[in-house]
Amino acid sequence: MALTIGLTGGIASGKSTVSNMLKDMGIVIIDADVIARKVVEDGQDAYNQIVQAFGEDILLSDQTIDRTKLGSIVFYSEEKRLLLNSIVHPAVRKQMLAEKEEYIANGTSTIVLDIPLLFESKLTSMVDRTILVYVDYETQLKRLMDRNNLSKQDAEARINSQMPLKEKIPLADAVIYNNGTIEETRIQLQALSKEWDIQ
Ligand SMILES: Nc1ncnc2c1ncn2[C@@H]1O[C@H](COP(=O)(O)OP(=O)(O)OP(=O)(O)O)[C@@H](O)[C@H]1O
Repeated sequence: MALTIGLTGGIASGKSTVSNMLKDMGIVIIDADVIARKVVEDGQDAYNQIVQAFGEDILLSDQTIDRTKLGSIVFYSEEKRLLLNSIVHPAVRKQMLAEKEEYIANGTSTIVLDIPLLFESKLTSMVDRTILVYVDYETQLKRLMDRNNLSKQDAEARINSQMPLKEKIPLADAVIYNNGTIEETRIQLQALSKEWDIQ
């Protein structure tokens, strides 16, 4: 029986760091962000639906979707945002499930679905178990400011626009506390891998 795990976190919580550790262990990762870009490529169903809904004005000269333009349209209009999500989200879910099924059919024992909005988008039914990569607020703020070269105010605004990480703790089957060193995080992941037989 294959084990499917949903990996999530918050902005700059260390999800990619943990995801890379899993990759190094040879675990298959299906990345929702990568798939979200793939499903809006020219020729895909979602691409055609977006062009139909938003018009050809959102295309660049090479016919690819102008993500910056589309981003600013949906940033200012909730209605447009919901419309875009109603096209993109089902396409992402469908593609993730298809890839998951393919790995299972090929005999892969553990598949990790890396999904930033796992809890917010209520996608937990796609996986058997969930892992949250957690950091406390002050550490998250500092790492985000350092990584993205942001002011304290801008970093706080980004963190505060998300569901508080603390609220995700009771929703997760396992929590990796990433406040300490990378090594301390790796040790927690190794312990969990043993417990859950991640291989
Ligand atoms: N334990 C740690 N100690 C020190 N720095 C860390 C640790 N974990 C992660 N970092 C650093 O903090 C930043 C955020 O980590 P990472 O990119 O893994 O987070 P993320 O959750 O994937 O972020 P996002 O979803 O915003 O892309 C990175 O610059 C990373 O190198």
